[in-house]
Amino acid sequence: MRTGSFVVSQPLNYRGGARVQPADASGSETAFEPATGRVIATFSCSGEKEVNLAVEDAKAAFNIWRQKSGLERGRILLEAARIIRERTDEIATVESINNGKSILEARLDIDTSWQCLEYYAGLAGSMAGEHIQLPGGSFGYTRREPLGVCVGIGAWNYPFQIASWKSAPALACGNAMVFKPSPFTPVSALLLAEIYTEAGAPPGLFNVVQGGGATGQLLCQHRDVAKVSFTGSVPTGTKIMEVAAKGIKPVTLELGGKSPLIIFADCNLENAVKGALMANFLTQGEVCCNGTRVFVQKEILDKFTEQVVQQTQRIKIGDPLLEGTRMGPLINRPHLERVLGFVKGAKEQGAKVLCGGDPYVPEDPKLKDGYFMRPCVLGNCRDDMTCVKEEIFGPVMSILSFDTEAEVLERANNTSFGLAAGVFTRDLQRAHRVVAELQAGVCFINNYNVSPVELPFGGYKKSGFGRENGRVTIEHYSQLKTVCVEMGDVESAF
Ligand SMILES: NC(=O)c1ccc[n+]([C@@H]2O[C@H](COP(=O)([O-])OP(=O)(O)OC[C@H]3O[C@@H](n4cnc5c(N)ncnc54)[C@H](O)[C@@H]3O)[C@@H](O)[C@H]2O)c1
Ligand SMILES: O=CCc1c[nH]cn1
Repeated sequence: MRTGSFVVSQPLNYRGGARVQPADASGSETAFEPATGRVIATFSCSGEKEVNLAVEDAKAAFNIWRQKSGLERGRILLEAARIIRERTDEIATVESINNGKSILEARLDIDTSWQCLEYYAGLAGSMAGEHIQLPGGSFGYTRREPLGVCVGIGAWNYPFQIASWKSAPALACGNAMVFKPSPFTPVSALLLAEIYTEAGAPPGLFNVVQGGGATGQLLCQHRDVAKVSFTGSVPTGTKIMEVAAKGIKPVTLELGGKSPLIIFADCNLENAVKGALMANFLTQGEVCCNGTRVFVQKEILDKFTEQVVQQTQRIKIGDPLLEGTRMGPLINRPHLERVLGFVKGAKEQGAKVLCGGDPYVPEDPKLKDGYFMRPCVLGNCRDDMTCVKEEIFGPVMSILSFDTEAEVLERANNTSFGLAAGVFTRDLQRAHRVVAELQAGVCFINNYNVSPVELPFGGYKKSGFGRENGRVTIEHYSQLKTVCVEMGDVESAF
């Protein structure tokens, strides 16, 4: 597959173990290849009838799946992980074409996807309750049981990985899933659906419906849906929580952020500079946990800034499928314009553009209509600037300076978001003291934006709640049943 040639002609819904055209539709959507601006798929948004059919199929599969032992479920997840691993290049290529991220990064996304399936395959067999002794030989025990049909709703920045991070723990716990990808990136979730079927999952265990907000809402309000796990923006998360509240459904919300990265003067400067680039420029800066507010201690501000700018200017922008490319196009034209608008606003508010922040047209003529921009570093930033307060979701780093630990902590926490945070220092005590005070669900010490699947991921404050990955996620996809066993006679109060 090469840039400029990929087109999807097969149906993009998946139900009952096969690709299907939706039974009904409310409007249609178009997906693009961001590198060229070409249309790669036009598809119908699923209506109520299709959503009902997908949930029905998931219910039927749930009744088979929930009766299997954890070990049996784990075996199928392991087989799916093996297939994903074997097909990494092919899946990463599709992801890179539809999202725009570099092939190097897309491969890493696919790695953390099969690793997630492997991880929960391993945990599936160890899901257990406890035994509690009671007076007179009576006892109680708890059972950890699945919830039923879970809905997963994804954002466009990590399409395959989000579908994997939601489905792996859900299926490991014995649930079935209906997944709705973002309409911007509808393609790769189908590959995951086919792989689950090939691995031996019962038909209907993992289904895909396509569409935008209206389809998502139909899923969230469906009476037979037991849980919603959502990845996306705060405004949409708010709507989903409102709908779920009406049905008393648990939700996992993985929302946006405006995370701080704190660089102390005693850091290893080379690592801190690398960390700042990792915190800002992966996937064209379209990463929820990015450390976009880079606080640098005054003593090293000039040296740090100079090196960050130098390295940012070296980032190779271009065709995402070429091995040497490190930054591809943004997801679509309106988003590119929105991000460029933030840079313009930052200049108007007194920030200094130290590099980038403008549209980029690669030499290759087939990329002339792609949504490229040069990664941007902003200096002279203040906490009250829009670029420092709002999530930009693009390759724009804001550098701020600070004097003391107490001051930077207060400023770092002065946000309604709380997804991630980072600190670079050689002082171990300070590192742990600082992260203990940071109001963020994921903290990095002397690194940034690494996501091992063994570690829980999720936010504080408006960045959401619930967690993905790690052991704890088992609790978010299961419920606890208490069984009380009487070994004597009933002592009646009547
Ligand atoms: N915390 C995380 O793990 C994480 C990961 C990736 C992205 N994000 C966040 O996602 C945002 C970018 O993604 P986006 O633009 O796709 O977000 P978005 O909120 O616009 O859309 C996300 C998904 O929700 C669906 N949707 C929209 N309205 C809905 C409704 N009323 N009911 C149900 N579903 C609805 C969309 O079709 C899409 O599939 C950023 O804020 C980013 O920080 C968070
Ligand atoms: O975009 C935020 C980080 C992430 C990656 N995959 C799921 N969430």
